[in-house]
Amino acid sequence: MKQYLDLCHRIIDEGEWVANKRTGKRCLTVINADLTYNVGAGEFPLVTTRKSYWKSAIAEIIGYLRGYDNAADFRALGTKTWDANANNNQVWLNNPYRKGEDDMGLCYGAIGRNFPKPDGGSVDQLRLIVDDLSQGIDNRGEIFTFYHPGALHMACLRPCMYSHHFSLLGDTLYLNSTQRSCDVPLGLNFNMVQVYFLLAIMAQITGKKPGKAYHKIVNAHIYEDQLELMRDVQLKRKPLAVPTFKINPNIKTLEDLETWVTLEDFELEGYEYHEPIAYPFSV
Ligand SMILES: Nc1nc(=O)c2c([nH]1)NC[C@@H]1CN(c3ccc(C(=O)N[C@@H](CCC(=O)O)C(=O)O)cc3)CN21
Ligand SMILES: O=c1ccn([C@H]2C[C@H](O)[C@@H](COP(=O)(O)O)O2)c(=O)[nH]1
Repeated sequence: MKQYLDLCHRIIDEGEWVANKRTGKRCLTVINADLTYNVGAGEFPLVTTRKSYWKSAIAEIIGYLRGYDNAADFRALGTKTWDANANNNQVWLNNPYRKGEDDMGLCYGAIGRNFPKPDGGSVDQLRLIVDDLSQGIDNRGEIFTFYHPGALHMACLRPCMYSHHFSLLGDTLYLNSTQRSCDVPLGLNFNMVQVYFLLAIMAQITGKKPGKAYHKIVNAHIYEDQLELMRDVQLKRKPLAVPTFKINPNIKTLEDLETWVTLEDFELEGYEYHEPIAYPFSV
């Protein structure tokens, strides 16, 4: 995927070293990147210059849509990506709000689907957005946000991709997603798939045509222990043809997504990729 590779090259050519206190590592960093995925044209943004575990990425976002707050629920869906943040980070292990093994706290969908109101009760943002879009309504504020500054101390990690804003032009659905912090070798590989998926699935369950998804990244970085593999291995490879992503057409409602959908409902046709690369992960 050209946009992804261009961003990797840009970080290597123009990035500045920034020390990160939370992980204790330095990151080569650029500020601001804008990626666009033409979902209507089926341009699935998958990395081919190493094997991508794209099903893990889909499992993560389905977990967010379901409002999961527990790494065990994510594992049951098919991804182990939350195990380390839920169980191996000392700051979180010492946090009095942690409810025990596998708890992630109030983050992502757990807050997004149950957003506390200052005057009591909570808002299920996704339910409201799906209901509006299904009726052809775009109130210019169809925003699904996971960012609650008053709850950040109750979560294992602040949400990285924290806002998804849907828009309608006629029967075509658009998405603007914003990400505050991006681990380009590991996280972005998943986040691109997730932004594409979110527009594709929302269009399908609201009966709209998917248009384009715009993915804004603020802080894009490569950790110091990932740099050599990115620069000397992954970026030396030639990208391969992009595959076609297929969603089971029987998924028709938000309830379907919340109840019976599994990773078996998603397929890739023609995914060719280079050898896997195991990038170091910073907890
Ligand atoms: N440092 C860091 N980077 C991230 O990208 C990230 C976090 N932390 N914490 C929260 C979530 C968890 N995410 C993760 C976690 C692990 C992988 C990972 O290990 N990926 C491997 C193997 C994936 C698999 O086998 O399913 C990969 O090669 O992509 C990717 C994204 C994305 N997020
Ligand atoms: O979907 C995700 C989730 C996380 N990340 C990365 C971005 C950062 O490297 C870390 C989070 O660290 P902060 O100190 O909270 O910024 O996780 C990602 O790229 N994508």
